[in-house]
Amino acid sequence: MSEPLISIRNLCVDYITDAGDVRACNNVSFDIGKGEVFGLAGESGCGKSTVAFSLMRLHKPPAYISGGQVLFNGEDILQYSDDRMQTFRWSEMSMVFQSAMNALNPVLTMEEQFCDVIMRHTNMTREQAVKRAQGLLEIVDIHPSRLNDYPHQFSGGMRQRLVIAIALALNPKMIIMDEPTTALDVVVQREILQKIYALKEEFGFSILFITHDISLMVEFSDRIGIMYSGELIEVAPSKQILESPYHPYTKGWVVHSRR
Ligand SMILES: Nc1ncnc2c1ncn2[C@@H]1O[C@H](COP(=O)(O)OP(=O)(O)OP(=O)(O)O)[C@@H](O)[C@H]1O
Repeated sequence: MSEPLISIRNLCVDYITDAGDVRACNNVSFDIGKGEVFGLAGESGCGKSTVAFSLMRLHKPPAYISGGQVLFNGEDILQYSDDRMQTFRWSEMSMVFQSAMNALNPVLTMEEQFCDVIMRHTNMTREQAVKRAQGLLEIVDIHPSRLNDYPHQFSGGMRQRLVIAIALALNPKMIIMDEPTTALDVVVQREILQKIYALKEEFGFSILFITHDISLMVEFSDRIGIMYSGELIEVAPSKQILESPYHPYTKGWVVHSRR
């Protein structure tokens, strides 16, 4: 692994329920290197999304972070004020969720949505922000003239590329991708992931990648961490996870996921 960009140390996240607190993420520790793609895998409900949202501090009640550190370039972002966190989000670390439609505002043109993110976080004028937005569309292979369109005027694959372009808008050092292509058909999924990978090579950001698709995960991740019941039980280079998993659960997961 390259020099770490982010170091998660003993992260604990609980959900408050009527039946008591449920620990969804238990003492999870791992690093993601600069420019590395780190895959987080495991069966449904094991805590992957809880980890992803907690790293951005976008977890919502009843979830709360009950312990640990998230060191980003050496600073614990769990200690940041809400204001500092607002600046941190999108400019240092951004996120692409499963449902692109939910991430986009249906009543605003794409130009409004790009300018909102760019102008809120930078000193750019409207004109400069529009230029930047046009450049971002080109990066994800969408014609810049389409900035005037509304989300429903794009196909599902294009919408997901728009969300990726917004995630790239402020040149973040890390992007969290939680099932970024799950709603799309297989060919489009692979195309989009190839595009993301090429962008990562060009811009050098790191990726936390979550997907249920083991072949995509192995193909695109440098290392994979396997979660089971809120704990991270194994971390290894992707090829090793596939060919010689260490933990019995990982062995079972590999066999099951490949069926
Ligand atoms: N709103 C909630 N209230 C109570 N417990 C919750 C809530 N959301 C999640 N949990 C608990 O946290 C655990 C982890 O959920 P999480 O969504 O992080 O899993 P996941 O691995 O991302 O699942 P999936 O692959 O299905 O998205 C769940 O098993 C559940 O016990």
